[in-house]
Amino acid sequence: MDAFQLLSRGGVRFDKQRFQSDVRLFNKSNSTETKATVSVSLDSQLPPELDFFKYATGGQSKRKVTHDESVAGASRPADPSGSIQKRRKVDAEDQLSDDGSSDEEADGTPARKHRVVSKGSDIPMPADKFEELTERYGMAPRLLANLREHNYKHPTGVQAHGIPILLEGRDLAAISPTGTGKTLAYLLPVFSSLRAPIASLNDAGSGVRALVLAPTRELAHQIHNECLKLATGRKWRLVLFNKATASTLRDKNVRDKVDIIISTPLRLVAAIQEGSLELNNVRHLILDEADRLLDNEFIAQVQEVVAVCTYPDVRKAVFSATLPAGVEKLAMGMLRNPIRIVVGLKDTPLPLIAQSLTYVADDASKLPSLLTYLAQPYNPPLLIFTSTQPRASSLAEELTMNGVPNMDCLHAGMTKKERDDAVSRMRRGESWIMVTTEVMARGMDFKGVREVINYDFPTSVQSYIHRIGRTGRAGREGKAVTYFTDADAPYLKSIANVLLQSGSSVPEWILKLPKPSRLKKKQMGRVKRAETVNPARKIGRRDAIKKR
Ligand SMILES: Nc1ncnc2c1ncn2[C@@H]1O[C@H](COP(=O)(O)OP(=O)(O)OP(=O)(O)O)[C@@H](O)[C@H]1O
Repeated sequence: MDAFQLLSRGGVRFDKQRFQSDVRLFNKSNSTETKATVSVSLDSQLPPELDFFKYATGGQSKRKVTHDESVAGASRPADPSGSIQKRRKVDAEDQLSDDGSSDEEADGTPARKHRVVSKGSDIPMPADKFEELTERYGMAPRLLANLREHNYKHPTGVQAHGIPILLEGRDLAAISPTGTGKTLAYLLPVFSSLRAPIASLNDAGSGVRALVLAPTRELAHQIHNECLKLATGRKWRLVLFNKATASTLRDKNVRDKVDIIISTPLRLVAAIQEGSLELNNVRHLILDEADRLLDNEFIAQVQEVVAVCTYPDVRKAVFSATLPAGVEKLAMGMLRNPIRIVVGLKDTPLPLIAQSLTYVADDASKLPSLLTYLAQPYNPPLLIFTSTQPRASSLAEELTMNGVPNMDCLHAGMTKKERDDAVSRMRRGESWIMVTTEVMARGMDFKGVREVINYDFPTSVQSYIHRIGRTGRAGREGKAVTYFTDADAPYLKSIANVLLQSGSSVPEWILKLPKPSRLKKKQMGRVKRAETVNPARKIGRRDAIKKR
């Protein structure tokens, strides 16, 4: 036990983070090795609109809470319908959380706190205000002005903790729920560390200086748009890597002056292999949606990209709302002396999203259920997830034929133009409903999405968390409905646990279902389904497509 633990045993709490330089001095005298530290912070400066973790008010219990206790009404009452809500079982790391401070501010408003657990050596102090970044790290006033202009007034949790870590030149693994501002958490330090556009330095440049990888074209596009916000007023060369820009960058004089590239892995690897792109000057490498980028589909390409980022001091960071243990190990292996931060509760959606499970018996019953739902007043815009491209198209056709207005469809089988147009219509608020596939599940930030419907059961807990995370973003409330059939029943318990952890209610019978085995979990959502959502319909499809 270290001296600080001993000192704090009588109820006194020693703030290691605040006095970290003293802690370092003390530790040095004990040992020459740098010890890993775990620190937990409950931010108290956030305005209500950024308080994504209102549920954390008052802190999390250090005990595991049993069903009985929660039903008895300790924290949340049992639903009269027989549903159960409970607080999340806390894991070992989470237990280090609370500081025991009061639930309310002096003026009676709820305390604005959320929980961040940081792990690693020499963890920098979080920055509660963007202005602090200018004082502490000399961040350009222009960046500060751009933040203000785009209404980024206060850092979110992942930003307050993550930005100083990156500005101190450390590698980072950041896990923070969907819609909590991870994009700005990595873009701001990248811009700040690069200082100025290479073109403005009258420097011939020696190649791309920062690279952001994302799993889908749409997400890369969105990240590029976020870059443009920070770039306002300066001539940064920001490249969204696609067919056209790849061709422009074949000219070495042009690509030498590029500041930041945002890309999906596949296209980038093609350019590297062709010899039309070098990444040996990349100083900042970011993997957004890291667990997806490190899964079987992308891992080889990502490893190839990482291998050619040979700048001696390249800084790497991985970000996601979910990072399963196996993938986390892989990610950590890529990083050098990293700091890991977890905002909120790992692999848990925001409690701002009211989640529910709806029994629909079999596949054929889903469409009537959805049509009945859409016949009632609902809150547009609404995203509907299906498991495959043909099913997305088929459902879109069915909805059109049933007169559902302002309906759109987006999946990876569509042309680039069709996909771009669908995203634009959604952003302009012209689409009330978008039927889609997993391609829209990660990262996409359509601010107003009020509801998500999982028409087809998700293929994993992570997929569920990302899909429903398209709503309830940036402090707004949202709703998520998941249809399940008899065939989905064996996997229900895994999703039900996620609902429970984030405070939504679950019917008691679901909790009594057996826990699926690891092998079984891998089959989740992969039940055989027809290509069309209404196999009975043969006529009228062509008309529906035309109409759409
Ligand atoms: N400091 C801030 N103040 C106000 N709004 C912010 C702030 N940071 C980010 N936002 C807004 O929050 C929304 C969500 O941000 P972002 O898309 O970066 O979330 P994310 O954590 O990356 O989500 P996901 O896990 O789904 O990718 C965006 O609309 C963004 O503009």
